[in-house]
Amino acid sequence: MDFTGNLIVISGPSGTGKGTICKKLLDEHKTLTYSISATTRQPRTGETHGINYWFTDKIEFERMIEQEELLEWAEVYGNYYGTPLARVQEVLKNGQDVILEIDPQGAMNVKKKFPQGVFIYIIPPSMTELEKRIRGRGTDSDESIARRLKAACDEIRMGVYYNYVVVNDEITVAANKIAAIVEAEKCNVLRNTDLLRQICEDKGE
Ligand SMILES: Nc1nc2c(ncn2[C@@H]2O[C@H](COP(=O)(O)OP(=O)(O)O)[C@@H](O)[C@H]2O)c(=O)[nH]1
Ligand SMILES: Nc1ncnc2c1ncn2[C@@H]1O[C@H](COP(=O)(O)OP(=O)(O)O)[C@@H](O)[C@H]1O
Repeated sequence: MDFTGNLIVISGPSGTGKGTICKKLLDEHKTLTYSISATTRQPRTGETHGINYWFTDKIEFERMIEQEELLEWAEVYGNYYGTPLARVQEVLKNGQDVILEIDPQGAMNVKKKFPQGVFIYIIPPSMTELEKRIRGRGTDSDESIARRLKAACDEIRMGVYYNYVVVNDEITVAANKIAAIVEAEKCNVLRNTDLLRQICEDKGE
């Protein structure tokens, strides 16, 4: 895949604050683009088609898999979730950064295809706080909460395969850390080898 922008992958257990952090980052950094995933999950109250997710059915999702329209996809909590490829390619080719908020299975599939991506794992300050946040969100049934908490510890073990770990204790601090990581990645030598070469060539030296 050709690219000039950064592909940023954000994962973390359900309720840890990924959505809240991404919203803050996008509000404050207009150059970032959020990759809207397709999902077969039902919309939650307050979620909008084309903003939070592309809500779709299983038949349409399977068609997208078949036609290779997804960069990656995974089954999470009994529903399909996937990243539409075309939009990600378009943003990166324009030299802009794109954020994918996806689960670790999907993140690892992206890493295989796109190892130069920036992989950030977000954790809550504690499991007690995590449960409080999921309950406080008020969007999940008791069964769904139990499933998410059970999955959280297994999921957190996947954090070692990421490049960065950010604790979401205070939202502003966590969002600022991610913005700093994104900014630092722009200076990564692997993204600047042309710059090192060109500066002398420009002067004819
Ligand atoms: N692989 C993959 N995972 C996704 C995608 N979109 C969302 N997810 C993940 O699916 C999981 C469930 O998301 P969601 O239903 O919104 O629940 P929440 O994490 O409790 O807010 C989370 O881990 C998301 O990061 C996607 O396009 N691909
Ligand atoms: N740093 C934080 N401190 C306290 N509450 C938070 C923090 N970050 C997120 N929350 C709250 O926790 C709940 C879950 O956040 P959300 O962004 O939906 O998580 P995720 O997208 O990871 O599932 C929401 O009610 C949100 O307002």
